[in-house]
Amino acid sequence: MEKLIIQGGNRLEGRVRVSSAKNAVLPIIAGTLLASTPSKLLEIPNLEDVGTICQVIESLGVKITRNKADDEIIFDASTLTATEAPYELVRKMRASFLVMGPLLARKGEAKISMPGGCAIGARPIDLHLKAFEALGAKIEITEDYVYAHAPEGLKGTQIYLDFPSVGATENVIMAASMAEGKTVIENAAEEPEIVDLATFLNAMGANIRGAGTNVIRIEGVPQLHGAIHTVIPDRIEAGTYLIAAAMAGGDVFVENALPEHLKPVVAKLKEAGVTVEEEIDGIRVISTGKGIKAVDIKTLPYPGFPTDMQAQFMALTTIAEGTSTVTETVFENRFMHVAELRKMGAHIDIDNRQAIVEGMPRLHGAVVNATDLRAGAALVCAALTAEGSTEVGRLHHIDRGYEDFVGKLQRLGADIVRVDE
Ligand SMILES: CC(=O)N[C@H]1[C@@H](OP(=O)(O)OP(=O)(O)OC[C@H]2O[C@@H](n3ccc(=O)[nH]c3=O)[C@H](O)[C@@H]2O)O[C@H](CO)[C@@H](O)[C@@H]1O
Ligand SMILES: C=C(OP(=O)(O)O)C(=O)O
Repeated sequence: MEKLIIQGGNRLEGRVRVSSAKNAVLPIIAGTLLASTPSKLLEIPNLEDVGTICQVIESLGVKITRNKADDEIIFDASTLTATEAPYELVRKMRASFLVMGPLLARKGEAKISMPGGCAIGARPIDLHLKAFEALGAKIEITEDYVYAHAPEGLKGTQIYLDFPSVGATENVIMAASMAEGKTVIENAAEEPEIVDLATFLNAMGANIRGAGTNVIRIEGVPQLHGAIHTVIPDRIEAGTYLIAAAMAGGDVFVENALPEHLKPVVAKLKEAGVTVEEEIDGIRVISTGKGIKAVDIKTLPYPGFPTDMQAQFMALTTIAEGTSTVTETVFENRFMHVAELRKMGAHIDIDNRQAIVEGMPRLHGAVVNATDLRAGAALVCAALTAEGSTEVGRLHHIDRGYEDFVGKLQRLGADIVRVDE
């Protein structure tokens, strides 16, 4: 079992380049299933989740060709044969469920294992299924899998999502791209990753308008062809480095970060008294790591404060002057990091969906575990500034979503190593 050992107290200095967004590349790779000719994706991040989605679509018959550096991949879905996604892979990563929309659109059926619940909440798929039914698919659910079929093909329709679910919006966009006629998605998710998916699908010949707003209009087309696409920078990875530098103290330029995707995070950092400068090619953060002011945050769908930054921001509030509140409205159980941060001395109480954080001058090192991806990132941010040494275990969570996390932090001057126990 591997773990990270972090000696707190080093200032962070220099430049760190943000990789392409995990949450954009996953639906886009699922989207390559729709094309009858090859697609090429550039600047693919080296992440566990990318490996998993590639295995899923390879198991469906897609041919994958990687360049030497493994950051450009050609996906040839002309050989798409199977319509059943294996349990072992769907269980590993919920985003595997995003192959259902493309499979339904292209093959008229899909059988996918039930993506189980996970640490951060129950995460049902009812909104996806309701929308597929509205598009004319028949759904059969057993304990183990969901089977959707549309032998007559999908038909465009008006869909109102009860919640602006990111995954449901993506799945419906992909299914509707090749449905007959026009689909309107109301109360759609507005995340930048949705816009990136729509940009890719439009380059493949789809007709999608309104992505990035809460009403998306899709005119179905009979066929899509492959396209070349570079995925957007990862706003959550960028935000994590902003917090790391704000907590540890330092002067860090987060290269390739897009300020317009990070408005709530930047606004809250400024409210906390951290100097943040937005530039064309990235965001600079300057901090002494001291005198951070308490701030309240509440997670919301985009353009609100991202739930995927909640854990890292909570870590920041543990060393702020005063009391902060952190309210999680997107997932019902996304406070798993609280118990771990408490091991490092943090004073946090939980009242239902709100955490009340009593800031203190300094955390201390401890032996902790990443309970989910962003919890792991939050613990690393906390460890960088804590007194003494911290060991972070269960690194498979962090590996899902941070490319070269240790190397990037080391190059900024952090005292962090990965060791095999
Ligand atoms: C791979 C990917 O892009 N993951 C992101 C995506 O996850 P994901 O697409 O799973 O998140 P959703 O936006 O769908 O989920 C938001 C909320 O809606 C609920 N819900 C969702 C679908 C459904 O059918 N029924 C239902 O009740 C979920 O349980 C959750 O409470 O958006 C989340 C919210 O920004 C992020 O935290 C994840 O990092
Ligand atoms: C929750 C996350 O991802 P996923 O939806 O893939 O679990 C995340 O990226 O923080």
